[in-house]
Formats: sequence, structure tokens, C-alpha cells
Amino acid sequence: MKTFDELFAELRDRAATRPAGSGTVAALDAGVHAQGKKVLEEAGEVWIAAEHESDERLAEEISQLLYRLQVLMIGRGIDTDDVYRYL
Ligand SMILES: N=c1c2ncn([C@@H]3O[C@H](COP(=O)(O)OP(=O)(O)OP(=O)(O)O)[C@@H](O)[C@H]3O)c2ncn1[C@@H]1O[C@H](COP(=O)(O)O)[C@@H](O)[C@H]1O
Repeated sequence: MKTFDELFAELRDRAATRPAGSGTVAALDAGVHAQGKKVLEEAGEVWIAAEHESDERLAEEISQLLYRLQVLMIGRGIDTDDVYRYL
């Protein structure tokens, strides 16, 4: 189990060290357009899960949306503080 900030730090490390086999590295290399499409896709899955699926499935879809948002943030080069200041 990890927090939002811990996952973000892990993904930033993946971006810096580029380990072989990392899906995050592949997602970053795919560019912001592809990253944005993944955000939209996962957001749709969250919506569907919220209306039709179990709490567990909803939580899993939300985790995937958070991951995709973080990949997009790193792809665009913004940090968590850039977001948190609006919360
Ligand atoms: N939290 C996640 C995470 N959430 C979602 N995903 C990716 O998103 C996929 C699920 O999304 P989809 O529903 O779109 O499934 P899919 O269409 O079959 O996925 P793709 O073919 O597009 O990869 C998963 O198969 C993962 O590829 C994640 N990939 C990685 N992480 C975490 O990120 C960290 C770094 O991972 P790596 O870069 O892979 O080492 C690790 O802590 C991982 O646990």
C-alpha cells in the first residue's frame, strides 16, 4: 500500500532512472496526447464502476485514474505542489 505522494515519488524515479520493463517509462515516452487519452479512459471506467460495480472495483478504477493523472503530471513536468496549491 502507498499514498499518492509515495506513488508520485516512485514514478518520478522511474522517469529519471528509466528501468527496463517499466510501463511508466513507456507511458511517458508515448507523449502527452496518449497520456491524456488514458486519463479520459480511466475516468470513464471510474464513472461506470461508480454506477454499476462494487466498492472494491470502484476503488481499483480510482487508483488507476490517480496513476494516469500522475503520469500526465510528470509528462507535462508539473509537481504535486503545483496542484495542491489549488486544493
Ligand atoms: N499504480 C500503477 C498503475 N495503475 C494502473 N497501471 C497501468 O494501467 C493498466 C490498467 O489500465 P487499463 O485498464 O487501461 O488496462 P490496459 O488497457 O490493459 O493497460 P495497457 O495495455 O494500456 O497498459 C495496468 O495494466 C498498468 O499498466 C499502473 N501501472 C503501474 N502502477 C504503479 O506504478 C509504479 C511503477 O510501475 P512501473 O512503471 O510499471 O514499474 C508501481 O508501483 C506500480 O504499482
